[in-house]
Amino acid sequence: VRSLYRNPREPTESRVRDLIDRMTLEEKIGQMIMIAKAPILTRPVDDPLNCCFAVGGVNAGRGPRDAAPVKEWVEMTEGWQRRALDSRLGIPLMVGVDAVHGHNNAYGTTIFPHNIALGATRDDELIQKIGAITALEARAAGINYTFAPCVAVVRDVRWNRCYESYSEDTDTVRKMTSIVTGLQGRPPPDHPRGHPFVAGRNNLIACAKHFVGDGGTSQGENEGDTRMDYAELEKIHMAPYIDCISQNVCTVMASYSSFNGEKIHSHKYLLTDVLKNKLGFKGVVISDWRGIDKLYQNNNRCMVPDYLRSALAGINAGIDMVLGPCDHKKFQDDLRMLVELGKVPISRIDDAVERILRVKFSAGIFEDPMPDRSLLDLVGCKLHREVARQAVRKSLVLLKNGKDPKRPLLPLQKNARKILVAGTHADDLGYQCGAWSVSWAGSSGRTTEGTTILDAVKATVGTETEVVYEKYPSVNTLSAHDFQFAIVAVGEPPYVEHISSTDGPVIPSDAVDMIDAVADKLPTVLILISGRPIEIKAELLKKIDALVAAWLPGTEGNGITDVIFGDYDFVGRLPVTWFKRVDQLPIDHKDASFDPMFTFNYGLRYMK
Ligand SMILES: OC[C@@H]1[C@@H](O)[C@H](O)[C@@H](O)c2nc(-c3ccccc3)cn21
Repeated sequence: VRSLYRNPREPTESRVRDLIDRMTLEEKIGQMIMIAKAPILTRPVDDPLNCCFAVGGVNAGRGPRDAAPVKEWVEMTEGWQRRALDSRLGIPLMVGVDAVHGHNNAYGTTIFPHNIALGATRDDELIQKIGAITALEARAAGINYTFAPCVAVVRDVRWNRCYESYSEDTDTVRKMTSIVTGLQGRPPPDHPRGHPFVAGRNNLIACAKHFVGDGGTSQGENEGDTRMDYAELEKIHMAPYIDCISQNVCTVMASYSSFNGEKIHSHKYLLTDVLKNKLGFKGVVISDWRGIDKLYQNNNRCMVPDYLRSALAGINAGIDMVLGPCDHKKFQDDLRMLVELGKVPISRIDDAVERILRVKFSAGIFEDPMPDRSLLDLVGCKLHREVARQAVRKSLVLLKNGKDPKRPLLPLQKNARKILVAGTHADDLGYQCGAWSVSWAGSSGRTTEGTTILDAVKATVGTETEVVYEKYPSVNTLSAHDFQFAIVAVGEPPYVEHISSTDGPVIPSDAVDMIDAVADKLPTVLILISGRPIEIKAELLKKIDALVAAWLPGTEGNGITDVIFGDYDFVGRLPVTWFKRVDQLPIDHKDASFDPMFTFNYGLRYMK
């Protein structure tokens, strides 16, 4: 006879109770771990402990190899699930990935604009659609869990993860949490409050992150300290989590950062008293990558985590699932010892495992653990790319159009005789996607399938139009007299987390000189490809004829030409204040000295 927990017609809570009563302490602790894929690829299949597969999940990271197409991910994830199902209780794995703007870690998928661009659209229905498409392209790979959405409220654009935030404005971020019901599907109205929900095999387990205050650290320091009184933390940074919980988000990821000097990963008041008890969150609190390891570590060279202290602090504070412990065997042994010594109550372990099983049963992965190959045709398909192209169009913000507003430069003529396209970001797919695109840190070049701005210009203009492209136009090129206008695209190289390859939110100096030279000669529209507002000197702003903030648009660069050549109007509005000078940061409209270049919500249109 089939065990009760295997019967999908039984209520979720009964299935949880039945299964947890069958589990040993080691199996319970195993469920609390989401390992990196690496140990699996190295550990022999006949591993006597088979511990890899009595774990709760696997972080699929960048897949079987760098830039692998989704069909290569399938055999990888299928293999993992098969081994998990072979374990004593056959509990399927949560297979997680950072699908934060599409299923961005695989090759050939649809890569959407990053969150800051989506914030500029203010379009919650579009974002929901993006969530649904992301879910399809990730499920095709056998992924059932994404570490998204990031609902940070960025308060200092020097934060290296600024582009992962929808806005500096809490209400705008709250509106964009609609992506949760895109990713997970819409719960029935009677679904119990705060309980996890996933509609079915075309949806993902989502993860609201990073709880709480990741975007509010002083000086925008990544993994820094958020210093304010609790009421402000709640009003500015916690509000979006209430919207995620009311949409039945399955998991919440703890932030590496601290609140008034206390690390969130061991902050019992925030993780348990507030998130679980006061806000009624019944899903899983997952650590960030090695977030537990980072709590306490022996000071010798390599990061040797002191799990007896770290696990004690983190698990007792309310962390339910540990993402990527650097030594998951040691973690298991040490946590088991802490339980046997009574330092970590078994009730805490049971609460964590109940939450994990609740998510897994609600997500239907006991019934549908395997990848669905029928979804492979949808990956990067035209329909998905059209939605991404629409998102690009709606994310663009027009900041200037015409030295004299009565003589606007945009929309550009498609049948111009000869146009100049210039700049480091005009023909660089990697740059326009930013980080979290095929690779973690992103890179320059043709990193996946997509359309650069130059590709799009060539596809948009008339057959008689001559398009001249030079990253840095030569004096000779600029001496020609028959260019009608120039399209210049510059901005920031990709950057991620603590790896910052820019010298702050500025236009690189060699680009400034080039823009200067071009604008001296030609009517010029400057397109900024950046993860945040970047400093534009006043005299440079005066010299150019039009200015467009395009953020990090992703693979569908034709969304940009759709608008600058007039097929569509601009609708985007700034999701963050555009400062004048870096020394003004952090810029705050409440300050008497507030003197931005463009305010939050600013954005011009063609049609009055
Ligand atoms: O990829 C999983 C999570 C992601 O979801 C979080 O938003 C992010 O803070 C994060 N940093 C790392 C990470 C950091 C340093 C080295 C290796 C990995 C891993 N992760």
